[in-house]
Order: sequence, then C-alpha cells, then structure tokens
Amino acid sequence: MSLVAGVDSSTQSCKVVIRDAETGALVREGRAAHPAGTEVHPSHWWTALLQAIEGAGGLDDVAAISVAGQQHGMVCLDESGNVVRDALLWNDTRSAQAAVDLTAELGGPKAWADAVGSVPVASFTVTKLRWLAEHEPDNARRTAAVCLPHDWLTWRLLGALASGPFDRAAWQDAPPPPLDRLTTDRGDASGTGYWSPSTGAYRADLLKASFGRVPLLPRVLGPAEEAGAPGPMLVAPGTGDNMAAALGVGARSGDVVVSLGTSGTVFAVTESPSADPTGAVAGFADATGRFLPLVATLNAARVMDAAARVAGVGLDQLSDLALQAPAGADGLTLVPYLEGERTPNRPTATGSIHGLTLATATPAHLARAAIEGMLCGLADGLDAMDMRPRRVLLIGGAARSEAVRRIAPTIFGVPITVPPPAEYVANGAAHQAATLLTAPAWESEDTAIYDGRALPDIRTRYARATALIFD
Ligand SMILES: Nc1ncnc2c1ncn2[C@@H]1O[C@H](COP(=O)(O)OP(=O)(O)O)[C@@H](O)[C@H]1O
Ligand SMILES: O=C(CO)[C@@H](O)[C@H](O)COP(=O)(O)O
Repeated sequence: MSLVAGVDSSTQSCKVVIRDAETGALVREGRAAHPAGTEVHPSHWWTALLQAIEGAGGLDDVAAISVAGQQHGMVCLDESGNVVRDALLWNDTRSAQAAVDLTAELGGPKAWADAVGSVPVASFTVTKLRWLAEHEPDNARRTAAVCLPHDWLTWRLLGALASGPFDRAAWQDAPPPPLDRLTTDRGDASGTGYWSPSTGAYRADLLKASFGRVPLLPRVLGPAEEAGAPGPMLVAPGTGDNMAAALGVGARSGDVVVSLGTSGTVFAVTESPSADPTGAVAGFADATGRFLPLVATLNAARVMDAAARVAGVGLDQLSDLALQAPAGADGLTLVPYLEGERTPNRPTATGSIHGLTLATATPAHLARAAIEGMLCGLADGLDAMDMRPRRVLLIGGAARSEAVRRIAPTIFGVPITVPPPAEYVANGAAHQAATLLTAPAWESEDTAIYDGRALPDIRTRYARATALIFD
C-alpha cells in the first residue's frame, strides 16, 4: 500500500491528510492553527505544517506529497531566499487603490479580463506588488523573487526533504534550495494577475507595469509534473486551495462548488477559459489543465463565528438558534461585510444590520440573519456564474452547520448536494500526489441532498440592504 500526503495551508489553519494512493482511504490526519491577521510571516505556515505533519504521524511511509494553499498571498524573497516582509494575504485590502490604478492604467476592466482572465481587486498579487513598490520601496528593492504561499511551502519542503527524513526540529531550519527551484502550478499562477490562463504564460509586461521590474518567478508546472524528489518522496506541483477543493470533491462538468471557509467561493470546472469584464467572476485555471471560473467573497465562515460571539453561544448552538427563527428572520437582514468585501468590490465597506425591531432583537433572529446574509452574497455569486448547474455542492468549515445546509436551498433556489464533512482541499492535494504514483480510483463519498422552497423575498431584502450601504 503506497501512501500519499495532502496539505491544505489555508487562511486559518494547516491540515494534513495521509491517504492510500490507490483507494483514497483516510489513514491518518493532523492539523495546526495559523496566526490571525491579514499579514503573516510565512515561517508560521512552515511551523504549522511541521506540527500538522507530526500530528498526522510523520511522513516516513509516505511516497508522495502535495501542498495546496490559500491563493494570492504575496511572498517576497531576497537574493539569499530570506523572506523580505510578512506576506500580504488574499484578504488584506490595503492594495485596493493600487487595483483601481492598475485597472485604469491598462485601459479598464475589459483589458484586464482579456489579458489574464480576471479584473484585479485588492486580493490579487499584482496589486499587492504595486502597493509594495509605492509604500515600501526598500522592501521592493530587496525583493529578488515573488511567489505564493503554496509555492513557498513546496520549496521549503524540497529543502527539508534533501536534509533527511521527517524530523520536526531538523526540518524547522532546513535550508531551502536556490531560488531557481521555486515552482508553482497553473491554478495558483492564475490568481496572481500576471499569468494568463488562456495562453499559459506569464505576462511579464503587466508585472513590470505594476512593480517597475520583473523579479524571479516560480516555474509553472503542468498538472502531473513533479516539483522535485530530493529524498525518497515525490513532491507534486501543488495548487491553490480552491483548485484542490475541486479535485477533492471530484467536481465534474456542470457541477458548481460553494465553499464556506474563511472566504466564500463559488466555482466550476470548465473546458474553456473565461473573461468576465465586470470582474465578478475571476477566470482562473484549475489543477488539471482546464479552467476554474470563481467568485470569491471575503466573508463566509467567520460571519458565523462573529454572530456566535455576539450571541454568546457556540457554533452548534448558533445553528440550533437559526433554525428556531422563521425563514427571513422576520425581516432582520445582515449584510456581512465584516472584512470589507471583494465581490461586490467594496474593500472599505463594513457590515450592517437592517430591520431591527423589538421583535427581531433576539439571538435566534441574529443567527438566522447571519446565515442568510452570508448565503445571499454567495447566491449572487452563483447568479454571476451564469450557468445552469447540474449540482450545487456545499463544502468548507461552515457547511458543517445543519442550519447552513437547510437554509442554503431556500437562498440558492436549487437543491444542495452536501458531501460528508471532510478536508476537501487536503484531499484534493493528496489526490494530485497520488497521480504521480498511480491512476487513483478513489470512491466518491455518499452525499446528502438538501431541498427546500426557494424564498426570493429574502434575497430581494438583502439586495435592498446592500444598496443602502452603497448609497
Ligand atoms: N459546525 C460549524 N458551524 C459553523 N462554522 C463552522 C463549523 N465548524 C467549523 N466552522 C468554521 O469554519 C471555518 C474554518 O473552515 P475552513 O474551511 O477550514 O477554513 P479555511 O480553509 O479558510 O481555514 C472556521 O471559521 C470555523 O469556525
Ligand atoms: O482568495 C481566494 C480565492 O480567490 C480565497 O478563496 C483564498 O484562496 C483563501 O481561501 P480559504 O482559506 O478561505 O480556503
């Protein structure tokens, strides 16, 4: 039995699954928390990865590994491979003005969509590099290479594997290889804003226009190309977390996946690239050689964390409370822009509550309004995808909530398919690792179908409440 490891280095935590390469059976797993904040020193991701690997029983019997990571984060390295400054994450909105400027400089949103499939917003690496050049010129000057979170972890793994078998203390400080061994994949590269999914090439001109020059960039690997094999273990190309989730959940043509993690995402696997000039749908690549149109919101599972905090309850109780309140929460509407928002592009917006009366001022109404508000934003995302989905699959941390599963069909207006709770990003990475060894025939898990009458009035009220904010 060959084993493979899949890593999900996401915003809030790092998860590692060890699976049987042939069958996909889960053998063991581990996890570790990441620090809070929208700028994080990458060494924390490395420390958490090593802790999670240790929690998963090490890697001694593992034949291949793949790292999936939160998309877009800007990791700047100097000539010696040292981190120049804390990484700016996908949910850091300080580069919002840079996004506005870059969009205008290239001739508007359509020019960007035509060039790289997406219109830049503060999440995209290209805008963060402009911010760095403008606000921290010394750090910009010291930047010899730029990569993404999964690229950096893969590169550190190559160095650690070359130093010997897994040993948490020894791997912690294992030197990475030279900068020219940095690699990435199509999926994650497509979230930079300077790589084109339709041509499969970097747009050095756009990077130069943003940053003033072109630092060293990771080599873009194909879906089954190894990043290296410095020890007895193969290292797969890895990918962005949403691309890995598509692999992990086995998304097929016509499926739409809604992921409720730190971010909320709505995405589908398609045969041809997309280019939405409105900017709502980002035209990413996937991890198999195809494409992954995706809508992302900044506010998903943590809206529920926040509502639970305000109500003074745990997440399970929040779910129970939400199901006690009537659908529509008697008109209480929560617009969940707690971290600003990306879709719609309102980086400085804040959350708001509408329809508060003596009758709706209850924890149950708040719980219901928080879940409905979070889902309304994603239902708008599904509309923006402009497709008739064969299935809508619900995954991610907040999909563990029974209230979310039951309310989702009323907001999306279609039945919702819910696979059993699992780490689908890490599973997708493990699947990618398995393809380096074999043709994996992993059984798909049993799914539950949640159905319910569509309640469009809730979305109408939500649209009115968001319009008030924009006014
Ligand atoms: N039963 C639950 N109900 C609601 N939210 C949950 C539940 N279990 C976990 N979560 C939330 O899911 C989030 C983590 O989801 P995850 O998909 O792992 O996020 P990420 O990959 O972005 O780190 C946390 O904010 C956590 O509070
Ligand atoms: O920015 C995006 C997608 O474009 C986010 O989806 C990040 O990739 C973070 O993902 P999670 O930590 O929420 O899974």
